[in-house]
Amino acid sequence: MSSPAPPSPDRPPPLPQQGPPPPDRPGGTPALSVRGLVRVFGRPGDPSAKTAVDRVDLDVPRGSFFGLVGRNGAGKTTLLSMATGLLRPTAGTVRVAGADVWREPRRAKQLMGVLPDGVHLFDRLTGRQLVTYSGLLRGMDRATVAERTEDLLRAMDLLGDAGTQVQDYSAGMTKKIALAGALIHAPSLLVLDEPFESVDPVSAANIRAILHGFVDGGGTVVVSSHVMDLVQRMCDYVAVLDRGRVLAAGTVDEVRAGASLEDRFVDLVGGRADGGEGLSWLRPE
Ligand SMILES: Nc1ncnc2c1ncn2[C@@H]1O[C@H](COP(=O)(O)OP(=O)(O)OP(=O)(O)O)[C@@H](O)[C@H]1O
Repeated sequence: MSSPAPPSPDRPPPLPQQGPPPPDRPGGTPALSVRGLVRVFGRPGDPSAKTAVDRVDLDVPRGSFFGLVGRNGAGKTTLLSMATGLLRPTAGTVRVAGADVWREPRRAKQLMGVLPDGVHLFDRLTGRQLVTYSGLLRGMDRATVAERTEDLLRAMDLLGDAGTQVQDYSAGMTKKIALAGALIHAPSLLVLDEPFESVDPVSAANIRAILHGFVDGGGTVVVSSHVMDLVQRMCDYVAVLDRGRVLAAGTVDEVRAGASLEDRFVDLVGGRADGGEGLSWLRPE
């Protein structure tokens, strides 16, 4: 679906979307449902084994903008990798709109668009080729792929660099082209690991507007982030992950309970570090 509307930083061209299912606030089949999810790195029982995700249950309501927050090493990437079928769980189940990601991967993956952490792309391709390739891999017809590719390049402000190989893109441009590839088949669920990392503020605002438009059209977005302020402003649901466990989950207002999400987060995960008091030697002469 191409757009006649002129692009602007606040309102970029609408992206291809599926027929708009009404936002299905709690009660219906969740867009993403995780039960008893565990991932152990190393041999279970081995003292050096690491439980990165520890018996996580989580429901992401359809039509929600869901933030997953946690400290470095909390288990966000591991959780999202399992949720999207990129990493096999040690135990537990993941369902996308009811489809089991590991038992019905084709059905589940057709519903999902994924921006993994530290994306590994076919970076000898140009940006335009990469997005085109993403659509063709999804079995879409060439004409639709060509039309949507141009829409997405425009929406990501990458038309001018569409002929450049992705290996020559900056980190932020790489994020944006990977996001374009994740959107081309008009998924109903988008799972984005740190989508704003390395992205400049104008592009970030543009991407946020695209994602809000996607949610307004009935899609569901899950993003991981360290930036509490951003999650508080952007998301309507949030889960706080720490040491592989969910410490709190619900609407952003429920979780922050009258405080800022950042203060609540720091309370939940156990307070601030000593602010460098152990680094008394770190004093310029
Ligand atoms: N392949 C792996 N082998 C061994 N341990 C791993 C592996 N991947 C992740 N881990 C460990 O699992 C834990 C969770 O890592 P993960 O990358 O999921 O955290 P994260 O919340 O995404 O962190 P960050 O915000 O820093 O990206 C960490 O202790 C990490 O060292």
